[in-house]
Amino acid sequence: MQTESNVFYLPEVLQHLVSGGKADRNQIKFLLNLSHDADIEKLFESARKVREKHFGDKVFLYGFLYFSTFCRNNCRFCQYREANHALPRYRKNESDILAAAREMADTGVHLIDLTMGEDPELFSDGDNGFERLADLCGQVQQETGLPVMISPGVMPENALKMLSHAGVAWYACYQETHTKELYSRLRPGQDFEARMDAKRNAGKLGMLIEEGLLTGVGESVDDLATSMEMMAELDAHQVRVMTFVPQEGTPMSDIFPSNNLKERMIIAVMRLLFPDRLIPASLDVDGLDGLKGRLDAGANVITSIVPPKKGLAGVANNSLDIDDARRTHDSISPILDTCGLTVADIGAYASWVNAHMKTRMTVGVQDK
Ligand SMILES: C[S@@+](CC[C@H](N)C(=O)[O-])C[C@H]1O[C@@H](n2cnc3c(N)ncnc32)[C@H](O)[C@@H]1O
Ligand SMILES: C[C@H](CCN)[C@@H](N)C(=O)O
Ligand code: SF4
Repeated sequence: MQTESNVFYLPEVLQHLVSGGKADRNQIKFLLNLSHDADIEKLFESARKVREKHFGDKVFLYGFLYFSTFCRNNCRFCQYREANHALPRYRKNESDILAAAREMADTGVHLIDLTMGEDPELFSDGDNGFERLADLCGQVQQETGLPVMISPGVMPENALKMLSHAGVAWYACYQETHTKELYSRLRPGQDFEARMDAKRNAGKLGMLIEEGLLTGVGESVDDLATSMEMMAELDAHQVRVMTFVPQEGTPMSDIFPSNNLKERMIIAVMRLLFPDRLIPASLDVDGLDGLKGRLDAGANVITSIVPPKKGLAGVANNSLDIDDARRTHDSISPILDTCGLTVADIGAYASWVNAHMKTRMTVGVQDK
């Protein structure tokens, strides 16, 4: 597979991975460095083959409910950073959150992703704040009958315990990069290990973990290979990557926006490395127009489905394709048809989550 000059032979590397072989660091870097269209298409083709082997033609849909856009942090890439005082913010009240969650459930999503900034109102309220959050998650599960993902930022262990006891299935907390120097440039003042430990603690409690990367922020192929290794070590059940979208009024606003080719290549490599895991095609970066390319790269979860005219925002793009109802199940369906994909039934997703939470729980017990 590897010639003496350490150049790999692509068809053999792909065959090795499609048949379930493990990739080493050099192979990961070799795939991420592909530059000829025909080679990149072979990478995408292999990723689709592996997705089909593990998930058939089925995809899952995630409703995205950004219920508070207040944040105490100053991530340099994010429009919701505390210092961006010009940005209008909102905090949805419980009845609005439940109404929006019900509406998403009625459109046939498989999960509700409850996301917030690290809202000072909640974090300054100590355990009472965390209890309110856990209670909200429980109510959303109750009202919709769907699993919940929580994306609240770094949570202390006692808060994770409350969320786990409330039955929250997923904890999402993206490291963006596992290269500490780059991390501290992206998330200044935020402890790298604390963010990693929050995921590990959630895993020990039996929750499923989503890990995520940013691309287009100056990361190298070496940085990406390190992230793939760290995602494997975390045993994350969902792994994602999003292309950085420069934001007005932030320190990274002048970075030239990348196209989504690198994101799609990273999705495909993730599919080959994590064949049975969930990999999002987010609507948040390029909206509906970006969906087909991400699915053709091997993604199997469509995320950031947001109901129109509810005053709910996205993250990388706070309004793109939302009020014109292009981030909905209906708008997605024709794209799925062109990709030969169909939406899984709700039960199939719930059984996938339960099966993997059980394994996680067993592992969690052994970890203690
Ligand atoms: C899910 S949202 C908010 C949740 C929580 N406040 C946190 O930071 O974990 C945070 C994620 O959105 C993504 N994100 C934020 N701003 C972005 C941007 N301008 N372009 C692309 N992705 C962005 C990053 O991956 C970041 O980890
Ligand atoms: C980044 C968000 C997810 C947070 N758990 C959402 N806008 C998405 O693209 O899936
Ligand atoms: S990424 Fe999250 S923690 Fe960072 S500024 Fe945005 S909302 Fe806050």
